[in-house]
Amino acid sequence: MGFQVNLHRADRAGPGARGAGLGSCFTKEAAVHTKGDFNNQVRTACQEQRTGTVGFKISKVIVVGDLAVGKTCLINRFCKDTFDKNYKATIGVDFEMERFEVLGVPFSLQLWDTAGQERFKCIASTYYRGAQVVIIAFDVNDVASLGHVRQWLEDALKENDPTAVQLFLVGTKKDLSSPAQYSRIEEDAIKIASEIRAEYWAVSSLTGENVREFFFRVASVAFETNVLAELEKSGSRQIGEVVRIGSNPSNLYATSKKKQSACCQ
Ligand SMILES: Nc1nc2c(ncn2[C@@H]2O[C@H](COP(=O)(O)OP(=O)(O)OP(=O)(O)O)[C@@H](O)[C@H]2O)c(=O)[nH]1
Repeated sequence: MGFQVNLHRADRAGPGARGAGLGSCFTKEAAVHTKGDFNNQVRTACQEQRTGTVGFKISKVIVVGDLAVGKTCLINRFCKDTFDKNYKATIGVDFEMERFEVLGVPFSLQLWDTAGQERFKCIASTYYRGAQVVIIAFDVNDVASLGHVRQWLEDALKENDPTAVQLFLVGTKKDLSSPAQYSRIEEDAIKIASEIRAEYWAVSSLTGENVREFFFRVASVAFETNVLAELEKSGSRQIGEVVRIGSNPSNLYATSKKKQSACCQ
């Protein structure tokens, strides 16, 4: 699809603002990042090694949504490249750590898989706090799960600063949907994403469609936001310069390598 690879996903280490303008990126095509479009300040800061503590921090990402919508499978497809067709409810939470290298800077995401089942929700919700990114998953074949998105959002934001959280709405199990069925639910999903100012993605953990691209996007958005925050803190932002985080999705750039052997610089 022609995106350049400059963000590496490092080997896994173990088991493991809402952006000011986010919300306008609803299609996969619109979300593809190219190196040249990456925020200039961020690129320069990376080149000049002025990214402060970003390289040492771990960004927390929580994945929430109804039971059995495919949260665990989504994380496992990305982190382990596996897919289990048998359903095993998540009890409480689980997490995976993913290390990346973005424009030469190390960057880590901690991906928290949370329970969708009501009886385990109270345990899971105690782990929502401190999330930089909230991913709300719904099943594109289950309209009720899309209907519950706002409730999941509310629950996640109770524990976090709503102005600082980056939000993604992810439709899962796309492989089970016919194009006609999918386009019907997509329309509603895009509308909801727009209202809650989330980026919308549709994926299949069975086939792997869009899974990698999606997490690269998450990594790039989180990374860019952190570098900009670091620059702001250190006062290196030029006075009067307008910086829009993610309002133009093509300004963001992230790619990665799945495995060390697939490295392409
Ligand atoms: N066909 C298909 N099935 C999927 C996909 N993703 C998940 N599933 C199936 O859906 C069921 C539930 O998946 P999980 O990932 O365990 O769901 P979950 O959201 O983590 O569930 P809880 O832990 O209870 O919240 C399993 O049987 C999976 O095999 C997908 O992309 N395509």
